[in-house]
Amino acid sequence: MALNGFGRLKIQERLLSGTVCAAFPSPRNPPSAAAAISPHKSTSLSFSSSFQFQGFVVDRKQSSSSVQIAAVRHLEGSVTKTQGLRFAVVVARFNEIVTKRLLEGALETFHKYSVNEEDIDVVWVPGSFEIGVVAERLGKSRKYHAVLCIGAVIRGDTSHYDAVVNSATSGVLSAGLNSGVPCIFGVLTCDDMDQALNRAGGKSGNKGAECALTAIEMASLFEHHLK
Ligand SMILES: Nc1c(NC[C@H](O)[C@H](O)[C@H](O)CO)[nH]c(=O)[nH]c1=O
Ligand SMILES: CC(=O)[C@@H](O)COP(=O)(O)O
Repeated sequence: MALNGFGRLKIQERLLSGTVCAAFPSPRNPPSAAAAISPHKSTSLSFSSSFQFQGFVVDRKQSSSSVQIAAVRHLEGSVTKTQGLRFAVVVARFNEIVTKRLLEGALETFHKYSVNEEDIDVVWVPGSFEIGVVAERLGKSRKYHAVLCIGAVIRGDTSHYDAVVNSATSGVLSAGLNSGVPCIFGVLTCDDMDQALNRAGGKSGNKGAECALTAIEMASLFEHHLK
């Protein structure tokens, strides 16, 4: 007998091993339809009529001696299935000596993973504070599968750094949540220029390249599994 619905419960003629599994009836069905299944002995499940499990419908068929839960599904994006995926890249011009290197790293990664150049739009904004509103507009346009946000905020003498970092962070987060399109946070937040350059193609790698790969995976996850 097979249980259809959100999952598939195959009744097998063998002992169940592993953790206890219990099938609970929905409130509308008598508790007698529930069956706690022990991992150490076969369990007879007898269904006298069709009834609704929590999210499951059990067909009216003969019962059997044991139950096996189907395997858990794992969903994740693929970085090798990029055909047709479209990306927007929002780049802050402030600290351009850093952000242009981050952009270069991102574009190289898109190329390396076979994203077509015609499927990439780069949008320049004055500073990281402006990234969020543009990212949300791009997400809501439904033209892109992911939006990569690139900036470099470098601490100065005042608390302005905190204002810009907090605004950029919450702006990118809100853009993704409000648009439903993955918005990837590729904004460096550094104490000095050396830290920033080290993360824009220096000894600490290129955060732009890393975030482009994240953008590809998230775009693939949404396109191939979460539609
Ligand atoms: N100091 C940095 C800024 N400041 C500019 C702001 O982002 C914003 O453009 C301005 O406040 C007008 O709204 N931006 C950066 O990206 N990085 C910085 O270090
Ligand atoms: C992150 C900033 O806004 C910063 O560059 C501004 O420098 P300062 O705090 O010295 O005005």
